[in-house]
Amino acid sequence: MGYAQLVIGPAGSGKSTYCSSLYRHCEAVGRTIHIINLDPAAENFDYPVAFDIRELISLEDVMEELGLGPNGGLIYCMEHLEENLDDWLTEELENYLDDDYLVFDCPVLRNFVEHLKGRNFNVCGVYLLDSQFMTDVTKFISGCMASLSAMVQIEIPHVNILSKMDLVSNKKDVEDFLNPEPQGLLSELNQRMAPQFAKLNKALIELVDEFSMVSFIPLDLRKESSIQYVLAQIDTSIQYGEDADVKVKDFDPEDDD
Ligand SMILES: Nc1nc2c(ncn2[C@@H]2O[C@H](COP(=O)(O)OP(=O)(O)OP(=O)(O)O)[C@@H](O)[C@H]2O)c(=O)[nH]1
Ligand SMILES: [Mg+2]
Repeated sequence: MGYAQLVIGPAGSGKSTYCSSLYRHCEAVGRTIHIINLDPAAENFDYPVAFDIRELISLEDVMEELGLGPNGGLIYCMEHLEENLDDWLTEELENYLDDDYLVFDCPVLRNFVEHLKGRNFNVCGVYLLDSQFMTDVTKFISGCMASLSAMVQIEIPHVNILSKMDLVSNKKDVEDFLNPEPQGLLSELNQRMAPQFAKLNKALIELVDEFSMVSFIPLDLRKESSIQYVLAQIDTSIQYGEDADVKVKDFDPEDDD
C-alpha cells in the first residue's frame, strides 16, 4: 500500500509553497516523502522533484512549437496528458515501492486519481484555500463551494487547509470560520444578501453542512507544530502509520506562539 496527497486549490493559494515546506519538515523529522510536479506551467522549485510532468510535456515548449498562447497551450498540455498518462505514470511509479509516500503538486485529472487508486495508493485530496479570503461569510461560502466541487469530482478523502495564516493579523476573524455553526452562518448570510436569496442561502448552508465541509485546518508554515498537525490529520485520513509505530501527537496549532 502506498500513500499519496493530491495538493489542489485555486491558482496562487500556496500549493507549491506547501509542498516545499512539507518537504523540509519531513526532512527535519527524518521522514521520507517524494514530491511530484504535475503542473506543466511550473517554473522552478526549491525542493527536489521526484518526477515531473514537464519531462512529458511543458507549457513553454508547447507555446513555442505550436504558437499557442498560455491558455490554449495549457489545454493542449492537458489533452496530451490525458492521452499519455497511463504509460507515463505506470513507468514513473515503478520506481516507488510499498509504503512510499508521494505528494503531488497540482493534479488536475480525474483519471489520474483512478490510476493511483488502481495501483494500490491510499489517496487524500489536500485542498488549499488562501486565508485572505476568509474575511466574511460570502467569501467563506464561495470557498466552500470551490472545495466541494473538487471533492465531488475526485471522490477521495479530503482535507481542507487554510493557507497563509502568517498573513492574518486578527486571528479571531478567521477563527469564526474554522468550525462555524450552520445556523449562525445562515443568519449572517441572510443579513448580507437581499431577501430573495433566503431560500438559496438555506440550501447552500445545508449542502455545506451535509458534506461536513465546514471544516478548515489553519496552516502557518512558520510553525513546525502547525505543519505537523496538518500532516497528522492527512495521515489519519489515509491510514498512514496505522500499522507502523508512528507517534501522532495531538498538537494544537495555536499553542506555540
Ligand atoms: N505569507 C505567505 N505567503 C505565502 C504562503 N504560501 C504561499 N505564499 C505566497 O503566495 C504566492 C503563491 O504561492 P504558490 O505556492 O506559488 O501557490 P500555488 O498554489 O502553487 O500557485 P499556482 O501553482 O500558480 O497555482 C507566492 O508569492 C508565495 O510566496 C504562506 O504560507 N505565507
Ligand atoms: Mg504552484
